[in-house]
Amino acid sequence: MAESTEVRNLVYLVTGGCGFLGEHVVRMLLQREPRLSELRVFDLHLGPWLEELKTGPVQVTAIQGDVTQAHEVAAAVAGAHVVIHAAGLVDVFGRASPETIHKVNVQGTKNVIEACVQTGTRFLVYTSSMEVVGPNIKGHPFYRGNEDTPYEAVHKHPYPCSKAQAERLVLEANGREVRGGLPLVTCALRPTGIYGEGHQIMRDFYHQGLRLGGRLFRAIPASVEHGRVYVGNVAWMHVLVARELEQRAALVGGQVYFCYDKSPYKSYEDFNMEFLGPCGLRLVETRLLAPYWLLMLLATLNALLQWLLRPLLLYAPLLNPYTLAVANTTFTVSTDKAQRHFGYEPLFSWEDSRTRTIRWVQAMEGSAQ
Ligand SMILES: NC(=O)C1=CN([C@@H]2O[C@H](COP(=O)(O)OP(=O)(O)OC[C@H]3O[C@@H](n4cnc5c(N)ncnc54)[C@H](O)[C@@H]3O)[C@@H](O)[C@H]2O)C=CC1
Ligand SMILES: CC(C)[C@@H](O)CC[C@@H](C)[C@H]1CC[C@H]2[C@@H]3[C@H](O)CC4=CC(=O)CC[C@]4(C)[C@H]3CC[C@]12C
Repeated sequence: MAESTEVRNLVYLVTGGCGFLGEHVVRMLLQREPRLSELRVFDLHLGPWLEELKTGPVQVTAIQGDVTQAHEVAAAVAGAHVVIHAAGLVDVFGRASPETIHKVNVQGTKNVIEACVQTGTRFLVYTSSMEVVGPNIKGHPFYRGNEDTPYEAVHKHPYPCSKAQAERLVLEANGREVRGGLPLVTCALRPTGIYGEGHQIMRDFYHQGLRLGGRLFRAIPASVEHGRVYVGNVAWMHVLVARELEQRAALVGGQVYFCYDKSPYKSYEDFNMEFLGPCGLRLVETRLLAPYWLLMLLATLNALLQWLLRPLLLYAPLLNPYTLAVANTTFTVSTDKAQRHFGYEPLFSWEDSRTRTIRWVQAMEGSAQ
């Protein structure tokens, strides 16, 4: 908890604070930012767990709001010292329209930037994504790359397109004069595939395995590496960079940082089995039975079914042409830029991250029986 000697005079705003990552950022701030006087949690959907946070020394203000509504954003931002903008529509399964994804992820980010400028908030941390870089539509691998590795970032899918546009807006806003005459300081964090307590896709895999008699079927070769990072370490990097933004504005302002940790480089499916295996699931080797062309055919059929069924119901399976292509392309990072610029080191070891995630799945298991 905070040192009693610290002066509590800072107001933070976390947009998307009730999401998978957002909740961990909120809890991490309360545990590890001793200067907080008020923590504003802004989200379209507020979680009931917020109530339990209102008993501590920090004023926790829950704000139900929509980042696509500029006036709601401005009201939430006004008076904040730091904004951590994690709100976003994370959809690669065709649940939302491209227009809605753009409206939330791009227009919503524009609203946050303009609110900072208009109200005088000087520090903005944006939760970007590895997807801003790749994998690209050509399936080019990105093997242990860093922020300066040349790579042809070419996207067609609405989600990565929207994240790339939003990130560019945030970085371009660095240095803009805010109300009061001082410059805005921005940066963007690019997590790889986040896992941990509350990860909905891990939950979906687990429930799919239960439905299939404790089995999951391999679709991706074990040789394909996919970067993953524990949610607690992503939250920690947000807290750390937000703390350092003022002191290191010249170095950190306008910069992007990949966000990863010591989680092992594995295929997406093999990595998931680190947690689902100890919970009773096994990965069935079907690579000989399911060549890539057959998987792409099945994925395409899923996309066609989604389109045909849309007037009746939302059919959004894990396997679609985009998810198959992303999962099938090596994308891993290795960099020390965040360590060099603001002293980031993972807070949670791989062993601790794995144990925490397994316990969370096991708790689900109890609820699933
Ligand atoms: N899940 C992952 O593997 C990765 C996620 N990210 C980024 O991290 C951020 C958080 O992602 P997750 O926690 O995974 O997703 P999530 O869907 O769990 O959380 C997003 C939050 O934003 C809120 N939100 C959505 N639309 C909103 C709107 N119009 N107004 C206000 N709030 C709104 C949602 O209610 C939700 O609480 C996103 O910006 C995402 O692009 C980046 C890299 C990897
Ligand atoms: C059905 C199989 C082909 C299975 O392996 C599909 C896995 C697929 C659901 C995931 C594979 C890669 C994931 C994405 C990746 O981690 C990068 C991401 C970054 C984000 O900002 C949001 C989430 C995601 C797009 C993530 C989504 C799930 C995968 C596509």
